[in-house]
Amino acid sequence: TGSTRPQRLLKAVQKNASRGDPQSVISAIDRFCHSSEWAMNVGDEKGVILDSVVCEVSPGCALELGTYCGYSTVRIGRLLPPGAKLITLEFNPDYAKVARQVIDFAGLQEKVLLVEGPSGDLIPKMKEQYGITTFDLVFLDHWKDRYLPDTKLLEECGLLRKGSILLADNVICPGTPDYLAYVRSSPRYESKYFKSHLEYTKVEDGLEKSIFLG
Ligand SMILES: CNc1ncnc2c1ncn2[C@@H]1O[C@H](/C=C/CNC(=O)c2cc(-c3ccc(F)cc3)cc(O)c2O)[C@H](F)[C@H]1O
Ligand SMILES: [Mg+2]
Repeated sequence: TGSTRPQRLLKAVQKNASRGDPQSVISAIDRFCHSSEWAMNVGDEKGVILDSVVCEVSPGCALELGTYCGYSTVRIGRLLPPGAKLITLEFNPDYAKVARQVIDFAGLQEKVLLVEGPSGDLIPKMKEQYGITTFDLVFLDHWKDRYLPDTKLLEECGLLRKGSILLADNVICPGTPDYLAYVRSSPRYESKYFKSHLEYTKVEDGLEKSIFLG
């Protein structure tokens, strides 16, 4: 039987990147997606916006919803301050298997904890099982109709503090209309849209950055 796209993406990393060099892993994936096969990574254009938010927040503790192949996991992980941690949630075992290898190849396994399972079940366990107090940064990039319920779950579980930052991918394409309406209308958030393009295309897309006001 043939390989899957994530497996071919991993092969491209192993072939074209240098072990322990996160930037080379990012470049190898972007080259693969530009010239070989499109894949739903946040990509290089929106990735620069993601980088700037990670650097600005300099999170001690970050959460990613939807690892997929680990592209944004590596983008975030490489910019974390010493001692900081990124927890990334992925419920597809085949994607998790590829992502672990991508994260390890980048040399970020000490900074990143990939937890396999559905966010709806794992978020309520974050405090007791992973010793989390609150998240300084949350990157949302999983099923688009789960952004809003999971944001409410994070609030209910006391995992956000005054100043926690939510950064959401794909708020235009494929779109997350209910999430966008919520963070833009709720008095508990200060929201800002960063216009960009859908990864590896000229289609409009963007990131929404929302500060939780407590
Ligand atoms: C629901 N709870 C979950 N818990 C853990 N892992 C999860 C959960 N839900 C999904 N996952 C995991 O998170 C990932 C899901 C990513 C979904 N992303 C997209 O659909 C997505 C789509 C496009 C896109 C745009 C235009 C077009 F023409 C075609 C596609 C662009 C993008 O940047 C995207 O991020 C993974 F696959 C799934 O197992
Ligand atoms: Mg996305």
